[in-house]
Formats: sequence, structure tokens, C-alpha cells
Amino acid sequence: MTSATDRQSILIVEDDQLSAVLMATLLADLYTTHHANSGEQAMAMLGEVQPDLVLLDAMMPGLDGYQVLKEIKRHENLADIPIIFITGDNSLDAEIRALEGGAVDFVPKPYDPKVVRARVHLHLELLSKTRALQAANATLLHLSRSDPLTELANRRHFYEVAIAAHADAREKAQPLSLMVIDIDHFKSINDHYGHAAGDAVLTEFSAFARKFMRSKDCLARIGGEEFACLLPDSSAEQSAAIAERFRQSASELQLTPATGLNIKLTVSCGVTEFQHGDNGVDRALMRADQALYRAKREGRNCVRIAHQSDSEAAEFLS
Ligand SMILES: Nc1nc2c(ncn2[C@@H]2O[C@H](COP(=O)(O)OP(=O)(O)OP(=O)(O)O)[C@@H](O)[C@H]2O)c(=O)[nH]1
Repeated sequence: MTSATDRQSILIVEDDQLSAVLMATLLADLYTTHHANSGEQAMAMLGEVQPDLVLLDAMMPGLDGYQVLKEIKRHENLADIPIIFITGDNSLDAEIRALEGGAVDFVPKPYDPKVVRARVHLHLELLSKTRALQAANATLLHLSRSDPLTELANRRHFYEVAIAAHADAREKAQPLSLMVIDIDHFKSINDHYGHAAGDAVLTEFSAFARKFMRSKDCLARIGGEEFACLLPDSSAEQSAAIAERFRQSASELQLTPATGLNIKLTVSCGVTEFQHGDNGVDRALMRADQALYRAKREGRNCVRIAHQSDSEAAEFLS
């Protein structure tokens, strides 16, 4: 059974008190109704009441139905509310004007109450289905963009964000950097504690990394134990300083993937700044990877900035 709180609500905008009461009575068993007796009052009530549907009378003194319709469609957070237009002017012109203005339906007066009820019901059913579809789409979008284990951005979404950020940085002539982070000897964590503990370490580490980075940075898991972070408005040197602080903090972490387990780890990082010749993300990512390999070769638990030989290696590989 539907409780009073999850009932859908309807705002009846009608200057004739008797018509408004009749309409409310007609709908009261299924819906919560509110009444505005002018266009001005309707506009004032909409934000507060947040109705699921508006029954809008056309002819009212002051703001008339057409003006209210226009106002509602102008507001981004009101524009999706379905509006059923009700009017004594049952000309074709009035109907076209209402529908072109964004009303979902048009009911001429005098109306049969059963028809109004059926139409309200139909539009609210459609609204419920649309909302369910929008929620499902939002879930699908989130799933398509995120890594299921860590909830960070996945590689595909990282590329999308990076391409947009690179275009933005070029336009504003601001630096943009890329950091890759790889957990050192991660295999040995799996080997010692098992794959499930390894998963929990990745999750805990990711939460730490997300907290560490700035909100404007995009952090993604781009491989098993490899992460990438996009650093807008940061030069290679500034990003290397951030990476160094991150490396230091990561080495102080005490990860507890299971009761009684206390795991420490270190990370290696490679950093590069996007360059004018970088079309897309691949080259910058390769340069950062080359710098990362150097960090690994030179003892791990350190940060390296991509330099000329990394660029040449990236050129060679691309
Ligand atoms: N638990 C867990 N392990 C993963 C996941 N993805 C990749 N791995 C493991 O990560 C390990 C990566 O090993 P390597 O590439 O040899 O690197 P490493 O041991 O970290 O050594 P270096 O990077 O050279 O310091 C492998 O054992 C993979 O099986 C995952 O989602 N969960």
C-alpha cells in the first residue's frame, strides 16, 4: 500500500475556488494536492511544493496560464514537471499554443472528471517510468566509468577526462600534468596474504589516494596495481612535489585488509607534463610510464619526472 509520504503530488493552479475544490476532491484518494489561486502564487509555491504534476488553468488575472507555462519551462529544475493545461478556450489555436509551449496535455472545459483523472494518472505513470529509466541510466553511466573494485575512475573514463582537460588546458594556456603510481612488489602481497587481502589492500589504498589528491584531480585505476592521476593547472615540477608527498604518506600507511593483518607498502611514481605535440593521452601516458619504469629500476619507492630519454622511448613505442 502506498503511504501518504510517497504519494505523488499535484499542484492545481486555478483562480476559481469551486473548480479547484472539485478537482482536488476528484484526485484526493490517490494523490496529495496543493492549490494556488493565481499564477503568481503558483510560481511562489513550485519550489517549495515540488509537485510531480501541475494542472494549469489558462485564464487567470495577473500571470495567466501561458505565462506560467513559459516561466516553468525557463527554470532548469522545474522544466521537467508535466503540465496539463485546462481551459475554457477550446479552440485549436489555444491547444497548439499550450502544447508548443511545453504542456503535455490539453483539457478543454467543461471536462468530464473521469477523463481528467485518467489523464493525470497516465502522465504520472509515464513520469514514474521516465524517472526509473533515468535512474537506471545514471547507474549504467556510473558503472561504465568506474572500476568495480576501487570505485575510482576506470581507464576509459580517465581517457575521456584527460582529453577534455588537455583541450581546456590548451585553451587557457595552463599546465596539465599526469602522474602514474604503481604499488611496489604488489605480487608479494598477494603471495603472502592471498588474493582477497590483495583486493582489500587495493581498495584501502585507493580510498587513501582519493583523499590525498585534490578534488579537481582525476584519479583512476588504469591497471591491476597501477593508478593514474591527472593534475590540472600543475607543472611537472609541481606535480613531482605532490607525487613526492604522496609517496611519503603512502609509505607511512598501515593497511588493515583483515583482522590481525597490518600491511605496509611503498609506491613508485612517474610524472610528466602534457606538451603541445601530445594529441590525445597515449604519448603523455607512455612518457609517465617510462619515468615510472626508471623509478622501479632505480630502487622503487621514489618519484621520477619524464625527461628527454623517456620522451624518445615514448616516441619510439608510439
Ligand atoms: N589482488 C589483486 N591482485 C591483482 C589485481 N590486479 C593485478 N593483480 C596482481 O598484481 C601483481 C602485479 O605484479 P607485477 O606486475 O609482477 O608487479 P609487482 O609485484 O607489483 O612488482 P613491481 O611493480 O615491479 O614493483 C600480479 O600478481 C597480479 O596478479 C587485482 O585486481 N587484485
